[in-house]
Formats: sequence, C-alpha cells, structure tokens
Amino acid sequence: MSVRVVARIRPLLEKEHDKDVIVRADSVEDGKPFTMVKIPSPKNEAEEFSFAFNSVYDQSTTQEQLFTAEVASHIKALFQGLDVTLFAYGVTGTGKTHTMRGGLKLAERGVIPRLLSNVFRRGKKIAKDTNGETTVDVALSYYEIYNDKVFDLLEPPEKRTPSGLPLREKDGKTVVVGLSERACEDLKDFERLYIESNMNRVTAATKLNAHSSRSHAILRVKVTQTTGDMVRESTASAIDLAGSEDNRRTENGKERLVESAAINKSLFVLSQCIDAISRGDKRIPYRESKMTRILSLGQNNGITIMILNLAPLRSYHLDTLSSLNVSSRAKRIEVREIENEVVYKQGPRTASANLGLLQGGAARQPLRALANAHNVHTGAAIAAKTAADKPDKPVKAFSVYTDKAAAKPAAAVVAASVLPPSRTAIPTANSSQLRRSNSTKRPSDSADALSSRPTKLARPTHQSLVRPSQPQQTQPQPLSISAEQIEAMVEKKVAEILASRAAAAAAEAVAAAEPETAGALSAPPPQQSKAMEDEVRRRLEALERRIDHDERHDDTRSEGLRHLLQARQAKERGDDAAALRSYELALPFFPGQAKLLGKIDRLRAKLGAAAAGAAGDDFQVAAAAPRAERKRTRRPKTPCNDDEDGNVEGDCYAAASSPNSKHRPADDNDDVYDGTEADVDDDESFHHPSRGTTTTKSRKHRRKSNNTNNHKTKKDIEEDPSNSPRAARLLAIVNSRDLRLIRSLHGFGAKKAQDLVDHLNLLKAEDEGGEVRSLAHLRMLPGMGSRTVERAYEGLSSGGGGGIGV
Ligand SMILES: Nc1ncnc2c1ncn2[C@@H]1O[C@H](COP(=O)(O)OP(=O)(O)OP(=O)(O)O)[C@@H](O)[C@H]1O
Repeated sequence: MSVRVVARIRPLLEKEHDKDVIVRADSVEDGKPFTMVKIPSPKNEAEEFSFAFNSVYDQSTTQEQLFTAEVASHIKALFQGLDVTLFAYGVTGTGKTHTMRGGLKLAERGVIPRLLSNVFRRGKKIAKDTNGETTVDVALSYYEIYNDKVFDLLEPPEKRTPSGLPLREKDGKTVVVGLSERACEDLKDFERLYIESNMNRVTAATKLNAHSSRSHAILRVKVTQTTGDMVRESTASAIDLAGSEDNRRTENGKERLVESAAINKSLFVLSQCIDAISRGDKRIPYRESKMTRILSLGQNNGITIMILNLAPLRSYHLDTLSSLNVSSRAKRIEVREIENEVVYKQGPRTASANLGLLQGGAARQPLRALANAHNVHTGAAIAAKTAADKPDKPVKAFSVYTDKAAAKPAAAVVAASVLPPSRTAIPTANSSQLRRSNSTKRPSDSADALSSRPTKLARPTHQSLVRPSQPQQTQPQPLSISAEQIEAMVEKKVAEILASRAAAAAAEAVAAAEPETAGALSAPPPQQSKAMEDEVRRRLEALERRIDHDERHDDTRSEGLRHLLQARQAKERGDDAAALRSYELALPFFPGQAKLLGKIDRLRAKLGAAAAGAAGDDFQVAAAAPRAERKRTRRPKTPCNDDEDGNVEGDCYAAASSPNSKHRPADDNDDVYDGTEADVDDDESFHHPSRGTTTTKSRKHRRKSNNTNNHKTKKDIEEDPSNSPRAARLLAIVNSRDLRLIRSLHGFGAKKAQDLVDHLNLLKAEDEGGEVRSLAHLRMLPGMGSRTVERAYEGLSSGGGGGIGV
C-alpha cells in the first residue's frame, strides 16, 4: 500500500484576488472526481503542468467533506490494530493548521478534533456492543519539534530543558524519551487539553502568515482495547508540519530566520527522504532531522496519508511547484499495512513457551512475515481464493501461527470476541487484500516451528501488560529462562562440540599415523584436547556473557538510559553532584563502560578537588548557598570551564594539552555506550541552543581560540571576586530574569538571554533557589562560560547592561 497523497487548495483570503489564481483542480475525465492539480509553467504561461494525486480538493471543500473522504474510513482500521498517520505538508500560509486543527466553530473543526470525536464514539460503541467486555482507553501525547528539538506540549514551557527531549529507537519505532501521556475520557477532556497545549506551541506572525507555526506539531492518539487478557494497541498520529518559507519573501528577523532555517532544513531532509525512497535507495537520510526520524516515512507500518496544502496564488508559484514535485513523488512510497500485534497480559498456552523464552519472554502472538510483506498486493492470488471462502475476514499482511491442534487456546477465543465479524470489515484502503488461508498456517508446536521461524528481536513487554505472577500450579508458567537452563543448554552444546572435535582430531591423527587402525577412534593427545577445551571454554564464556547481556539488555537499557538522561539534564543545570549520582546509578546498567567510568572519575575528581580547594578559591560561594551549588562552584584551580563533557565555552582548553585531557576523546559528550548508540540521541540533542550544533571541528576551533583568553579571563575575574560591586551588579541583572536587562549585557543576544532565564526558572522550579550567587556559579550554567561571563563583566565596567544599580 502506498502513502496516500491528496492535495487541498485553500480558498482566497480577504486581501487576495481572483486574478492572481493560477492553481486549479481538475479531473482526468469530465464528471470524475478531481485527481489533478494544474499550474502554469513559470517560464511560459501558455504551458501547463499537471500533477496527479490520489485525490484533489478544491477551494470549495469543507472541513467535513475532507474528513469524511480521507480520514473517517480509516478509523475502523485504527480499531483493527493499524496505526494511522496523517500529516499536512505545504508552504507557509497554505492551510496546514487550518486543515489539521481548524477553527473553534463546529463546521470549522479540522481533522484532529473530528478524529478524536470519531474515536471516542467508536470506543463507546465497542464497549456497548460487547456489554463492557471490551474497554477502550484513549491517551494522548502532544509534542513539537522546534529548531530541531523536541518539546512536550502537554507540559508547561517552564519545564522545558534547553536541549529538549531525546529520541530513541524502540521496536523499530522512534520514540521520544520522557514524553508525557494523558488519558482522555471524552471529547471535552480532549478539547480542554488540546486548546491548553496549543498555547504552548511556538507560533508567530510572519509576513506570509499572521499565525505561522514555527514548529512541527505531532499529536499521538493511543487507542488501547482490552478484552480480558488481550490488549490491542494502535496509534493515530496527526502531524501539522511547519511550512517551508522563502526568506526573501518573509522578511523574517533574526529569530524568525533561525526558526525558518530549522524548518526549511527539516523539510529539505524530508524531501530528500522521499526522493531516496522513491528511487529505491538503500540509504534514506531519516536521521538527518528529528522530524524525519519521527515521521519515518515508508518505515512505519499502517496507513499514511499526506495532505498537501496549496495556496492558489501566483505569489506562491515556485514554492507551489516545489511542493507539488515533492509530494507527487511521495505517492511512490510503499507502506506496510500491518496490524499491531495483539498482546496478552497472561500467556494463553504453554506449548509455545520456549519460543517466548527465546524471544525475551514477551507473551505475544508470533507472526511470520510474508515473503514480501512490504507489498501487500503479493497476496493477491491467495486473496482471490480466500475471498471466496471467507469474504468477511479482515486483511493481514502476515500469517498467524495457530494452535488448532493444542487444547483450545484463549487466543483465538479472545481475538474473536474483541473483533467480532461485524467489526472486522475490511477498511477501504485495504480492500484488495485478504487474509491468507488457514492452509498456510502451521501449528506453533510443530517440530520445525522453532527452526524455521525468522528471528525476531526480543522486545520487552509493556509494563502494564506484564503477566501477573501465577500462584496455582495449573496456570501456565511465566515465560522466563533461568540461568541454570541457559547453562545446561550451553553445557550440552559444548559437550557436543568437544565430542565431535575430539573424534575428528583423533580420526585425523590415526589416519595419518597408522592407516590400518584408522577405524578405531582413540582420544586425542591430552595437550591437544586441553587446548581445544580451553578454546571452547573461552567461546562458551563469551556466549554466556552475550546471552546474559541480551536477556537483560532490553529491560535494563531503558532504566540505564533514564539515569543517563537525568545525568545529562543535571549537567545542563550545572549540578555536578546530581549528575554524578545519576551516572553512578547508570553504571550497573552499562558495566565496565570506559566512557561512563571516565565521566564518573572526572566528576568525582572535580567535586573532590572542588571540596578540597574550596578554602583557597577566589570564588567561594556565599555561605548560604545550597550544598549542591557549593559543590558546583568549588572548582579545581585549573581555569577550565568545560562541563566535563567537553562542551567548552570558556578558557579551559589550555587543558587540552594536559595529561588529563588526553583521555578525553573529541566526541566525549555523547552519552552513548556500547550497544546503545541507537537509543540515546545524538550529541546535539543535548546541546544548549546557544551553542548551536557543535561539531568536533568547531569545538576544537573554539578550544583554540579560547586558549588565548585563558590568562586574561582568570586574571580579570580574580581581580573582581563575586562580592565586588561590579560582580554583584552583574549577578543582580542575571537574577532579575529581566530579558531586556540581560540582553543589554555584552555578549548576550536574545537567545542566550532567553536560555539563561529559562534555566534559572528551571532551577527555581526544581527547588534549587534559582539564584546565581557567584560569578563561578554563573560560569557553570549551560550556555555560559568564562568567556561569556568575562565579556558581560567587562561590559559592565564600560557602561553596558546598566539597568540595575547595586
Ligand atoms: N480551507 C480553508 N478555508 C478557510 N480558510 C483557510 C483555509 N485554509 C487556510 N485558511 C486560512 O489561511 C490562513 C493560513 O492558514 P494556516 O495558518 O492554516 O496555514 P499554515 O499552512 O498552517 O501556515 P504555517 O505553515 O505558517 O503555520 C489562515 O488564516 C487560515 O484560516
């Protein structure tokens, strides 16, 4: 199934004129629905370009018509376990937000509120039809990608960290770590939450749109259907992309330009992904922007609908052509229309327990991908045959292992009760596919079941679905594998290997020495046997370690990553003590990781040295400063202002040539440990915005240039300890949190000032007082640094930032 791409041409707005209209909807034949967009060539008005789409909606299309035609039919599929992704794409001011969100009036409501309304209605109907046997829960998460950083829209802006939330890959999907989720009871509940969260979204007036979205907004609606032990989860994602902008037309100011660059970059990456997929390239540049990582076009299963929004005006001519080009290529993207698997809270059978064990203990209905599940039409021949037998069966792009031979399992019964025939009608988009016939299914306990099934990555069962402990003997045993069982399996394998090697070696030796006795196998020479044994043991140990690691990996990794994330956030706050604690907590999850150990050592040394050197420090904090802050502030005498991650703002890279710094690799500010690269976001997601994207090169450059200021910074500030009038004045300005005053400091732009205020608010929210009490403390805040503090400090003496007298 391809991505469905539809185009919507918006009507003229107040000051727009008919004479400027150049885009129109057309059909291939008179009387047929519109499927073409026509637009003249920019070089020759007489020549017209045509772009074909799955559907085209002209200026007269209402919100309701669009929803009914494009979205309503997929709600059924959503409840059948398919994920549904809807996204609006187009130039700024073409109606994306109008299409997705719409207005407040009933008729003006966009796709999102209508989708929710339908989801709640269907959920209620299911509960009613099953007499409450099936419950439907709806939960929302809502976030934005602003300047390539992810922020939770369900949380107030004060709670944002400058670097936003990191991404990780889980079960083949990109997830946002630390994103909140809110249960939603009904439409009213949703509307309250949605309106509230939209206030947190970054929008601003630009020349092209009075309420331009400056971020990509992603709403995820998780639908969970529970019937007894069986849980089916599916997600509808509605994405309102920010619009591309031609900055020659927007007359954007500095801040808008930065946003615009981030928006344009991510949309450019999206168009590159679309091109690469439609060309069949192996490498798709998803990872080059967070938006494309999250959208995962062509990688996600389920149904994807792209709504291309167009303005009909000449002033958009080139932009319109460009977005028509990109989106018409998107039609070629194939999406696997695969339902999410049903998960059982409790294992329905014991026969397949071993399979469950090897797959990480998750009690799931095992699925076997079709040879070409990617293209669901490959099942057409089977589909045609099956259609005649079972016309009401839903479509699947995989076959299900059944346990027909085994005692009647709960699985089949529950599946039937959750999706009664009346509700398993094939979704429109699905109508060409049919379920494979039962003849293709194999019982899960057949002899070859284990060997012939494709390997699946072990996935941790969702916590809420973890099987409750079973006290009764008669209940199926929990799916787990003990260390003894692993040991026994490995022992057995090793014994077999040893025996066969010994036999082969003995046969070889005998054959070489005495051909006539070749038939009588004797033991290999003791030395050779010993060497073999050692070798096998060595491999055995490695295997054991790997099994042990694999088993624990998924479960523990997220816990470990959580600690790493907390450590990073603590560091961003400048709270080294908390960072150290979190790193130490993470250590058991990444045992022996050199990088992590290095970080811990450095932090310990830093905090220890700070404590030891506190008495002689020129920048002692005031006695009233909180303990954690004192720890942060008492730094080693080295005028090094890096944040132990190598993120350097100030003068520390005199230390770059010191023995200590040799141990610090250039990319040492990744919280990436063996096997977890895909899980923790890149470096840049942890960067403070004011630093921009820090490449190793630029970091080196900065280190170099900062070296030259090394002496000066320390000397100057030493002459002016924190309690000097000038320092007090600087601190008073900072602590005022007054953006205007802070911006008046030398070296502070709007962004730096805003970041500083955000950070102080964060400290306050976290009960750390939110006051900066010394220059040393100030230097340690994210985005600050010796150089910044020095400039601001010097600037004060020459009259800058003079709004506050002390
Ligand atoms: N189908 C429509 N009917 C009526 N008004 C529309 C329609 N589409 C867009 N508009 C109006 O056009 C203006 C721009 O629309 P909107 O803000 O949705 O654009 P956008 O593509 O989301 O822009 P940006 O990318 O800058 O956020 C708004 O005033 C909106 O109300």
